[in-house]
Amino acid sequence: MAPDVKVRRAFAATRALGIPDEEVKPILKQLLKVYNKNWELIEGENFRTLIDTYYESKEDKNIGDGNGSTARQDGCERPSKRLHLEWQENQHSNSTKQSSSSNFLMKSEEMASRKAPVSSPTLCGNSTGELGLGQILEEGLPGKICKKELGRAKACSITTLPPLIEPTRLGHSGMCSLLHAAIRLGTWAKAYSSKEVDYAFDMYIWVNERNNFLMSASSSHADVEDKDDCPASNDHSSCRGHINIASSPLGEVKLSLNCKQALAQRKFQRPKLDAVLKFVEDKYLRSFKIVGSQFSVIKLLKDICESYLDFGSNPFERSGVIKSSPDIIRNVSNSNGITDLNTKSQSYSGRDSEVSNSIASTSSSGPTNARRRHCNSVRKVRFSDLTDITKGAEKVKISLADDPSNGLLPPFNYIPHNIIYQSAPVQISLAVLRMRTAVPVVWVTVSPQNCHVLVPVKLVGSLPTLQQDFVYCQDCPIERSRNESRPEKCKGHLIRKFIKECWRKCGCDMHCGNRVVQRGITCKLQVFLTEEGKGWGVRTLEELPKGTFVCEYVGEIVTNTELYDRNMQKNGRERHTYPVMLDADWGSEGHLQDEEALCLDATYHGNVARFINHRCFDANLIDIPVEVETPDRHYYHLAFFTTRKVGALEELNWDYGIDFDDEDHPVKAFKCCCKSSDCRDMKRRKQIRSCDSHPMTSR
Ligand SMILES: C[S@@+](CC[C@H](N)C(=O)[O-])C[C@H]1O[C@@H](n2cnc3c(N)ncnc32)[C@H](O)[C@@H]1O
Repeated sequence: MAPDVKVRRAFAATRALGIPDEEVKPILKQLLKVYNKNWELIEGENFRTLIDTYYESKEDKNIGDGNGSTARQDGCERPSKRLHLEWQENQHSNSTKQSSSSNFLMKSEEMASRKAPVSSPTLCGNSTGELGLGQILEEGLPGKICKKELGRAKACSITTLPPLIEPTRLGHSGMCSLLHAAIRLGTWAKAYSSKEVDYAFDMYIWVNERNNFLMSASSSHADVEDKDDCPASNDHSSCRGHINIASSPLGEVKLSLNCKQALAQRKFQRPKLDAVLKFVEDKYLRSFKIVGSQFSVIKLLKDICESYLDFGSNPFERSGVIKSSPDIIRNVSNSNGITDLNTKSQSYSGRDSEVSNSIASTSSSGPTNARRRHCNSVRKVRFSDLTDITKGAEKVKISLADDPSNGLLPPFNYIPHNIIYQSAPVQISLAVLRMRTAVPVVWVTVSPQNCHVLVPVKLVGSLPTLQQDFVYCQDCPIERSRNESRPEKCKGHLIRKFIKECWRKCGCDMHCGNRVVQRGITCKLQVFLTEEGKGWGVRTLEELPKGTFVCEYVGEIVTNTELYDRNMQKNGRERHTYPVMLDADWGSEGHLQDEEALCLDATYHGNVARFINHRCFDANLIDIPVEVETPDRHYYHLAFFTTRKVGALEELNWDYGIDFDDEDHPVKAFKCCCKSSDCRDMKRRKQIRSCDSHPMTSR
């Protein structure tokens, strides 16, 4: 196709979203330059990259202008980027979905024309009477609700719509868009004679045996009473301010947000839900520095629902302690005694679709008998039962070994991605990466039987020899934190090879072969109690070829100074984990600012890696720095790869790089029980003993 036709198509796609051509033009030019005129990367998914980049540049500009808020009140003006894209995703992913969505549109229009009372707010279309898909989807009504009209409406009454999405059986991957959809459709406005307007959404989550979600939004509670008490129909419910959370014996959790007081103000104009969510996400990212685009309000709400379910069904959870329970693992162990978490999945698929259908057929009048009947077939399960210490945070479950001698896991919060504690200046900005091109590592599949095991070619041959040489800072942050006025000489940092993975601005998607670490854990791992006195450890439940990516070391990103302060406060006694210095690039800097010297601390927030023990010599894992979002290398991901073939049930370990001689280190070294032939601590102790017993050195 000729380039000018492509340009015209690009404009048509963006114009449909109300974006003027002159604003798109420079963005398009820039993208063509970055992508070397590769139109495929720009026009894919109906010009998703272009639209994405446009809104990002807008947001950047807003921030630059000191106009950081992205939640705009101009509900009628800006179409929702994310909703638009979700709609596109649905369209592209599956033709059945497409037809059901079209169905939805028809139904919505039909419903509105049938039910909308005379006093309903004006529905605004554009001058030609056409309505944008995003608008229709977001409002749950065939058109935009003019803010002016809504603001003026004395007794507007927007008829609530039945849930028209068809919830499907979902794995974790498909969940987000459905959650969006559900919330979108479950949003309503209802006016009372008291002129108060209620906005709320309901989301129902059914949790089945495999921790899959079945979701539906429902307008069944649209007729919220003008009081703050809990609905009597629920078996368990609690009200806190304007949040109402309820669960039923059917395993569903309902979360309602009720904003009556705020909305009683006469000036209130209904904002776009999508814009509000975006605003809150941005606010949290900025205020609390939760790293990564993975944070979303939807996830937060989902987490509240899950935790509610957990707290109600697992008393140990309340104290923040996860306790090993023998019966869980028995449930999922196969005859080899190796946990096979997938064996049960098949038997539930039939039921799932039954449930999905029932949800789809639910009417707006609340949980119907049909839904009840079908929900009874879904077992109410605890979310964080001991088949999975991640509580669903990872794509795979990570079990706790079934051992009667097991005690309590130390209390910690499982997180699948790093989070910033306080001061670490990690800037994950697309702008920084806009012009950056990834140098892809070539990943190869090790064997057809292990098609999920991808090994970076670069590392296959050289893994064991990576950790050889040291680099020395001219002015070492560690030494500075120990004694700022008279820092000692740097004791050296290992020279590491970095892996650079593709990221959003590379123009590829998550299926790209150069996105392995960021896709998360795929191996079957288990936490178990070691016999050598090392406490908990991690083992693999399947054989892992050499070079397999196992997991990332995830924790709180703290500055070296923050870590030092933390350790001083704790006096080293209460620690369970050994923090990791992100020092792979320190030696290349003449002077590193204190706040640039970063570490990962998994003591309070971490992933499974916090249970991997140390081994002084010939460890079966190696930690490799991985650059994903930030090119400056002060912050990077630390990923574990196998250094050799690791057998099923073998404990995983890595060399923490501890200097057992370093008495002044803020984190006190432990007495090493790694039992490797070249245990550094053992050697040191032997030396001390021999010195002590030597007539010339003993006192
Ligand atoms: C990252 S945690 C590993 C998980 C830990 N075993 C637990 O039970 O939570 C590090 C701590 O485990 C213990 N540890 C790890 N490797 C060890 C080893 N080789 N010998 C003795 N203790 C070890 C030490 O107490 C260390 O501070």
